Amino acid sequence: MSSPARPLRGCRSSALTGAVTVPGDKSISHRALILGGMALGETRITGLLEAEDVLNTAEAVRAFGASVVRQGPGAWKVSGTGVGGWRRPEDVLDFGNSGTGSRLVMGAMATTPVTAVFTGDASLRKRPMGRVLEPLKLYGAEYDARPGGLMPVTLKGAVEAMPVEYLVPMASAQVKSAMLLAALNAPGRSRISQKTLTRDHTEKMLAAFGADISVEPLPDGGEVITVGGEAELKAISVAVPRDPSSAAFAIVAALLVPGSDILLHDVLLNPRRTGLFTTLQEMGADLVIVNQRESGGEQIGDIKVRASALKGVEVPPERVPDMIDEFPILAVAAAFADGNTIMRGLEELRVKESDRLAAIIAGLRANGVTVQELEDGMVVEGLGGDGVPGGGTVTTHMDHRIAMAFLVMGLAAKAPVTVDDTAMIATSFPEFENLMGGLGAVFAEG
Ligand SMILES: O=C(O)C1=C[C@@H](OP(=O)(O)O)[C@@H](O)[C@H](O)C1
Ligand SMILES: C=C(OP(=O)(O)O)C(=O)O
Repeated sequence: MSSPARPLRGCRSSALTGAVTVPGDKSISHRALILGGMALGETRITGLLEAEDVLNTAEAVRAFGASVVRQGPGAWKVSGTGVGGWRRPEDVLDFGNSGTGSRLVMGAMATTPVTAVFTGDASLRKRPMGRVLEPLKLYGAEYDARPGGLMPVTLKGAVEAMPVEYLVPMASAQVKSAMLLAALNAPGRSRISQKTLTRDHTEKMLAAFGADISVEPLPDGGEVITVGGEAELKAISVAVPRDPSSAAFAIVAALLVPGSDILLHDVLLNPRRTGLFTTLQEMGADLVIVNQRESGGEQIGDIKVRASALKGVEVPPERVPDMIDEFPILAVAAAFADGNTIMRGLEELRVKESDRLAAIIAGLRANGVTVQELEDGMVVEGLGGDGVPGGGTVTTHMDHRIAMAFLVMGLAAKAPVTVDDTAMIATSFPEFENLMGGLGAVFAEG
């Protein structure tokens, strides 16, 4: 069920200051619940992101027969069934707005002989599921979907699963992860390759849960991941680091609002997730990473940000997967920079919660920013010292990142920026308004 539309305006704010801790990482939260549900024993999770996308995954893992219990804020206990122990859910699984939750769970069940029906909200029902369902057939799974591989989808897990060799044809961690999770209950060893490296949280967490997994580089820059099947996963404790994709909004807000000076604690710094930070530094951002350390197999650190004059840059296309969810907020930063920012290799943005490329371009134009649309990207003509006029209304198309990015634009634009619906922000960052307000950001209803 979609919530009623909730418009909001981002308004010119004075200096943002203070220290904040953004919520837990969404990608790691999904994976901790799913692997916990497939492991034997009690997996203890702290810092879990309690946002709609992740809560839908928790519900699905429960529907397959695991016990998933909230013990306190961010503290969850999952008692899994063991690999191959998932049972048929009693009802349709509704993943809401979440591509990651739905696609990873499809992989996790695909080699167990159970049937499940997957659906989602109006945005998720437009997103391509064939990219996961077709390769899962190689394991012996079968499916039925609406034309175009759209949800609702009925997936029948393989009765006699077989191991697979598969090259993921697009830069997608979701497709890779679905194939890795399916390998766990197939006999023998499956080999999943990717040409472009994407976030590796599934690989890291599989190793931590005791799976037999190895990763080898390929000469062309890709890699091949081998997973031993009929696996036994052992429950572990997972401390979820803070989400860099959520931190991105506070960081760019602080860069754009004059006089700002903020600190973010315990942010995940996995190199497959930090492309935005590198790009902002190249644009001249005063963004410094301090107190870098390891936590639960992932790099984390604190980030200090001060308002900065930015200049336009060209983002190397090979960096795109390392910042795939950050293009809405990078485009906003680029609008305030001096000179053009060129972004290419963004095809995957067309199949996110919205056609993000189109939504970003429309939002920028509605607020007085000139942007050229390319087949695979865009060129944002930064206004630098002249400032961004603002004053426009942005259509979010059920996309949380479009909503948050343009609210941030309003904090530094000459006139407020209206976002037509902010309800979707709850899918990934329910504390957004409060947390940003605590730093000094001004939002106004409607
Ligand atoms: O694996 C994941 O957790 C994610 C992978 C990315 O999607 P794709 O695999 O479609 O690129 C990203 O956009 C999404 O927010 C989270
Ligand atoms: C693309 C995203 O998520 P998902 O694919 O899980 O819906 C996102 O959070 O930006």
